[in-house]
Amino acid sequence: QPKTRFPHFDETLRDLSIGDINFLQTTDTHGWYLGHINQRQYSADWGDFISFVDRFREQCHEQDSDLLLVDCGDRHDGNGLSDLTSPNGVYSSEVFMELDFDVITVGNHELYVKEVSELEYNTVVPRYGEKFISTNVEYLNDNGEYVPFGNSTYRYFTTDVKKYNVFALSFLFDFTGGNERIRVTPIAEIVKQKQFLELLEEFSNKPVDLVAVVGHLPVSHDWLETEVLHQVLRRYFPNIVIQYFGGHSHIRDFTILDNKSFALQSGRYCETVGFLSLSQLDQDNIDLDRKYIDFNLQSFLHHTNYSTVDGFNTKHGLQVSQRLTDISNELNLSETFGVAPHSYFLAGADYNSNDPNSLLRFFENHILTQLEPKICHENMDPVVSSQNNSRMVLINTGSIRYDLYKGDFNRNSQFIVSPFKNKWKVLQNVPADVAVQIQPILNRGPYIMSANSANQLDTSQLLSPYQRAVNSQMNANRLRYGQTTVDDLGNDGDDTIHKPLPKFQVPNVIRSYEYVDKLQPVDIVFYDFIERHVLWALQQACGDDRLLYHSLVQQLTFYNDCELEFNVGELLKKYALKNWQ
Ligand SMILES: Nc1nc2c(ncn2[C@@H]2O[C@H](COP(=O)(O)O)[C@@H](O)[C@H]2O)c(=O)[nH]1
Ligand SMILES: [Zn+2]
Ligand SMILES: [Zn+2]
Repeated sequence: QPKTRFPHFDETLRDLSIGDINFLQTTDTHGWYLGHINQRQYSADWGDFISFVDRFREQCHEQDSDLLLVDCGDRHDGNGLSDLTSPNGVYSSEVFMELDFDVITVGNHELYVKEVSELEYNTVVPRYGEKFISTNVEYLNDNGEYVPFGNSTYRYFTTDVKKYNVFALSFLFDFTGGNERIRVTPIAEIVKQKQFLELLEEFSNKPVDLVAVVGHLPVSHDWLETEVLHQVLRRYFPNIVIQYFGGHSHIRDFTILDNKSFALQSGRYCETVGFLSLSQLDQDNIDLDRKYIDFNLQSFLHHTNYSTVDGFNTKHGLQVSQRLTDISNELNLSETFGVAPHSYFLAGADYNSNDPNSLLRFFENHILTQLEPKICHENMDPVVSSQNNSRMVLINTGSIRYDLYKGDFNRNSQFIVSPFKNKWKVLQNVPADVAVQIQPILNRGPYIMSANSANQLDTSQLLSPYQRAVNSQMNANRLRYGQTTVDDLGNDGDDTIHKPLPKFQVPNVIRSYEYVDKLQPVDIVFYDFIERHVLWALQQACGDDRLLYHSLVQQLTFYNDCELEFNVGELLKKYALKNWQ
């Protein structure tokens, strides 16, 4: 994928202040190692990031300070680089592993599909050895034993420069959607387990200068799991700095848990490198700086005091950028299917006001209606029960991953917008007055996190991929749009000063409605991934009419008997080939 887009190089930047110990965090990269070709502020690729880490480490060492690198998981699902191979992640993991991390862990996206977990456990875990840890996620190995998904449940190590003793742990949020090889023990249970408390007892009696929790869970204040964990850690380490690194909710965030405990979260999709520096660890008032670095060469050169790209690039970084181009060519990611006439936004346009720039409205009105019952075997009867029925096609918005930008719509764009492969199910002949209730019931329900259960999550945190609040005071006239973060330290965390992006709530599910008339029943088509949630909503909609509910469920079947490769991504491609030439 040729690097056609460098950043503007004329943005106004804030500086980082290097401390005694410094951290760079990535999380929820979701395979975005090629860089964002449609967004110049995130146009750096993983090779550029490797050069940045090397140059920044030189700078830290020149100032007699440490640099640690952490990654908090979700390295799959969201980009053709990770999702076009089988199992997904073959190429993207190869590129990711070019960078050495000091602590790395898993996210929920390493755990949905068995083959992905096996690839991760058999290649990424051995590559990182003791640096790969999981405290509450276990993997069922080939001997039938549950072992930590990593080398261990913790890492205890000494930093290179200051010789700080670091005790690192890692936690995943209470995720219940893992495949048969995965066992996640909720934090609320782990903190009561004798084995875990003995581990804390053992290390609270060793020299520890810093406790690091590198996990895949949001750092926002209302995330109770972190509060529960922090109370226990504070009991065993009353005066030690406890630093959390979180992820999963795809936002930039920084929270203060107490005067010696902080939490950093660094966005998603290689848009952000999270930076944190801590100084005077043994004092009560810790000196710190946090910044959210835009993933581009202007930021990377600025923070490492390089004035030219040629001077900045390292040999290793250039090699990885070339490898990325080769893989992109091999996967044909630049194969174009058309030119999108304008941008469509997932959270940047208001679904509820029918904004024509809403990606979700575009899907409801033009993309989901492209789905046809695909009969793969000649002896299959068309499953659509009657040509006269109305039809609804319903999907979870968690399956729509990113905006769709004006310009070239290519093979990678398909995966960037929606990478998942699911089968289509259909509830046939649903009375129209019941069918119209399904979407509003689901949108009042809990966030759809996995196939087998709902999570009672505060959807305002998860469904708007941008920052929780915006009150940027900046003079927005000459600034460009970009992320403007408000966190516990105020609104100066972004390294690049932007004009705030609009952000709107995103519903749990969206649906098309090909309406015949109010007398005709409706065929409701939906992803098998959300089957449990749809049946739960149907039960609510049927109310006391148990007979109706059971008769409808008895007619539940596959809408097509074969997997439509990549689902709505394929429908989007079909639309582009027809309408965007
Ligand atoms: N329709 C599908 N949605 C899926 C699938 N696997 C995951 N998901 C959705 O992803 C988000 C979680 O992503 P994260 O980056 O926030 O952790 C959640 O909304 C899931 O519903 C799938 O196979 N099909
Ligand atoms: Zn994620
Ligand atoms: Zn996640």
